[in-house]
Amino acid sequence: MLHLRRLFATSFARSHLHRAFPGPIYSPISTRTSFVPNRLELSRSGVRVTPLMAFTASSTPDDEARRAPHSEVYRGLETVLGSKFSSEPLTPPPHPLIIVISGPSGVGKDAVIKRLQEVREGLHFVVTATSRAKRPGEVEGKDYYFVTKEEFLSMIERNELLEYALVYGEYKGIPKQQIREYMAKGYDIVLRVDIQGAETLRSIFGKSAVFIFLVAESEAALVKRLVDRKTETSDMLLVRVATAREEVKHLRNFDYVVVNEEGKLNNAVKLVESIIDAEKAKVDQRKMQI
Ligand SMILES: Nc1ncnc2c1ncn2[C@@H]1O[C@H](COP(=O)(O)OP(=O)(O)OP(=O)(O)O)[C@@H](O)[C@H]1O
Repeated sequence: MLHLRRLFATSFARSHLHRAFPGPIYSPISTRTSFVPNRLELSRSGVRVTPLMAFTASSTPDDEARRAPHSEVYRGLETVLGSKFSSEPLTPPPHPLIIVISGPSGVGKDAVIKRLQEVREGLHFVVTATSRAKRPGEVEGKDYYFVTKEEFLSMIERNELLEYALVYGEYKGIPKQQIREYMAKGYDIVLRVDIQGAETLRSIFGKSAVFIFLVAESEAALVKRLVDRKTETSDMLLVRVATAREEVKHLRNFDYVVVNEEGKLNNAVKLVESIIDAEKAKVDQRKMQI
């Protein structure tokens, strides 16, 4: 029955469309007859056609410009369907994402994030507060908020940090306010944390955030990067490399793994971008409130 009704409706609509579009698109042999607008309604009892004198919905200049070359076609289709085509988006805008980028020390977290910042808009990179000393070239408020240990401890006391950790004798923490402010403006949030921080964030966010694990192509490549950076004493290097060996075991807590290969920083950045794009196209979006 339903099938028959559909068949009837389709063939009726087709013949009605033919009448509504006397022009060459629906009729190869142009037989221009007078155009009588009708409203087509499908109901339980079949199809009802009622004259439609005028559409009252207003259109934007954009709509009009788009329609201009085929205005007759548009008008005809709208008439048959009984309403104006809407220019409103068919899907709601994607939710702001929280993207957590982590990985062993020296793998290139800062390098990847810095490049991502240059190539992609709509992201807010949360500036972490740290009690460690500024490295050459680092900028206050851009790379980190450099605070004293005492200042850091008062931030903890005032519950201003989403998470914090003592890493290699220095505090690092994520200020909550920044995330709230930028998510409210529709920005995706990028957080850069060490593995310990990522574990804490996973327990806070669960599946509501995207967790990306950055790795070097090999242990040797990681050590080279750390040595070349010349920011660590040999003792610190030893701790970092030994820790990195342990950290790789935490891979399973992450959603994605991105290899940051020697000399191929752009490839790693592109892959991170693809992950963000894919996440934004998900039907079932991750949602998070801080
Ligand atoms: N794909 C790459 N190829 C070559 N060198 C790289 C690559 N990615 C990063 N580097 C270099 O490796 C060094 C370590 O990178 P970076 O400081 O970004 O690591 P990190 O993960 O942020 O380290 P940490 O956690 O210790 O702060 C830097 O000197 C950086 O320029």
